[in-house]
Amino acid sequence: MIDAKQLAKRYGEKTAVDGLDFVVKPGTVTGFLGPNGAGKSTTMRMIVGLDAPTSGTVTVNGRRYEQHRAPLQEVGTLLEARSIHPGRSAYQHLRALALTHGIPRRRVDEVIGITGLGSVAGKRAGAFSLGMGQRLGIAAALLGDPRTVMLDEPVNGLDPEGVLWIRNLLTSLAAEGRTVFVSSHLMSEVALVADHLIVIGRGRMLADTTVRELVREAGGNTVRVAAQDPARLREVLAGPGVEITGQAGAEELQVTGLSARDIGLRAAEHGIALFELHTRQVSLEEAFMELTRDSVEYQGTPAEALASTGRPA
Ligand SMILES: Nc1ncnc2c1ncn2[C@@H]1O[C@H](COP(=O)(O)OP(=O)(O)OP(=O)(O)O)[C@@H](O)[C@H]1O
Repeated sequence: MIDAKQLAKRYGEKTAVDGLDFVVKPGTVTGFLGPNGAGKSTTMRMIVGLDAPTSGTVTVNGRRYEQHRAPLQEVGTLLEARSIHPGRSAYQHLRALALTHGIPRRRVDEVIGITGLGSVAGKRAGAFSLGMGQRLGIAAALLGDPRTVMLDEPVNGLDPEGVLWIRNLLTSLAAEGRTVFVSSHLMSEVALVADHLIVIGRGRMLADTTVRELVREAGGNTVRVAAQDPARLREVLAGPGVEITGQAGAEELQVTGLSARDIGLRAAEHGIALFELHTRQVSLEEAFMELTRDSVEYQGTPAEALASTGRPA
């Protein structure tokens, strides 16, 4: 469990994290989302005591990180900047880490097995591909068999097989009852694995929610329906929670709050002929962009502005 209360971090004039309150619960995967520069890494560094909060507090499994006698057994982390000696083998790296933290040698073999590094464990870590390096970082995070696992952008740069592997690993860690906290700036990636979402922008909380709720708040799925008698169809479909838009005189209506099935059935009941019935799913990426629109630090130049002037607007 991770518990942040009014957590804040300033670097001189810059407020990186601005009064965050959140709880990350055990037994589920919680995604930590936000555009570049939102404050995710800073928050994660404060969770494990690599940065001191300017104000507020954050605890892991009930205590501040530095108050734990065996922190590696409490929280395993993969942070973006890895510090693996390039000349050491994966095995030597994990063994050294285990030795300095009172972790038995057999656990080194176990995490090498879990992360599928068996065939390369004797090779220099400096020669590792990005994917193998990520696996080694995760092996180190799991070394202390921690109750809480926190990974910063774990799938960055991984091939589809690596992404799938991490997804399955995170799900199984959560199923074992661990707290799993994983950051990303890609909604589509996190939505596949996370049950819960914490979304921040410019250091502030934007949403503490579930994927399903986020879609609902983004307006839910819209059904496009074309009917012979759209005015009559409007009357038939109207009700609480139903929103219908469409140009006057046009055959086509956009409906939220009813499924395509409901619309088809009601139209049939009232003898209204339909020409088209199409559900448009809310894209999670769109919902995320809508949520974070005002919090993006580095806005790109719209392509059309470049095209019309030949130079950045
Ligand atoms: N040591 C530092 N000194 C000054 N500013 C910093 C420092 N670390 C982070 N920042 C600033 O704080 C803000 C939050 O940065 P942070 O790296 O936590 O964001 P992030 O959400 O992890 O972004 P990304 O997805 O790009 O990794 C950024 O504007 C960043 O420039």
